[in-house]
Amino acid sequence: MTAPSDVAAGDVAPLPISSALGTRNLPAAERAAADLLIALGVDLDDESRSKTPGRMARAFDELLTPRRFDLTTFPNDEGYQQLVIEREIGFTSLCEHHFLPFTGHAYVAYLPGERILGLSKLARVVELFAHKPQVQERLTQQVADWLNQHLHPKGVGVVLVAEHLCMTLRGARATGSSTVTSALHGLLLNDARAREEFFSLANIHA
Ligand SMILES: Nc1nc2c(ncn2[C@@H]2O[C@H](COP(=O)(O)OP(=O)(O)OP(=O)(O)O)[C@@H](O)[C@H]2O)c(=O)[nH]1
Ligand SMILES: [Zn+2]
Repeated sequence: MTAPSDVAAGDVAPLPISSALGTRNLPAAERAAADLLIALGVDLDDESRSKTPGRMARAFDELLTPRRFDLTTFPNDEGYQQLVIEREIGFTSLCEHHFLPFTGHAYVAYLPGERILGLSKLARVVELFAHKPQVQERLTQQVADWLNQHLHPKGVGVVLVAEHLCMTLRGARATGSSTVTSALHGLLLNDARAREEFFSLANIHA
């Protein structure tokens, strides 16, 4: 892994993705999905439902596979010293307790140091960590830690606002509820003014 500070203007560094998942076997997943549905009393002997186990296997495969991307950074030639914030980045993740989706929006910000980041990468890093079995707290922290480690900015702020289907559709059935988590690094953690500016500009819709 090449650190952004070692990458020339416009250059890209390949990112290895650690999925924290074992080997994937889609035919076995399809068989298991069929077993699960049949055990739940679902009749698969029907044209509309006969291919559902395969669809389920492929759907989870997609939700557990982040797309690869290159880390593109540029020199901060103008010495830009204010916050860069990407607001309302839609994301979907999988709650590792019930394996139901949780979906929402991420607000991702950094205070640039020597380099600035290609804007799209603020969204791509959310997907990188969202497409695996997660809890929201860990997802939030991993996005913030990744930016801090790879961009070496003066500060990082991440807020996630999400609906957990395990909590709104079943169980507590807390319809309309959302979960808000945050992770801060550097000046956004330690400087009250920078932190206030982040929350003010992010204008988070919780
Ligand atoms: N901290 C945290 N908890 C989560 C997250 N997603 C789901 N949970 C919770 O994980 C817990 C699992 O609790 P259990 O009591 O084992 O599961 P359960 O019997 O299905 O609980 P209920 O959801 O209350 O019906 C629940 O309280 C969920 O709301 C998350 O991202 N972070
Ligand atoms: Zn859950």
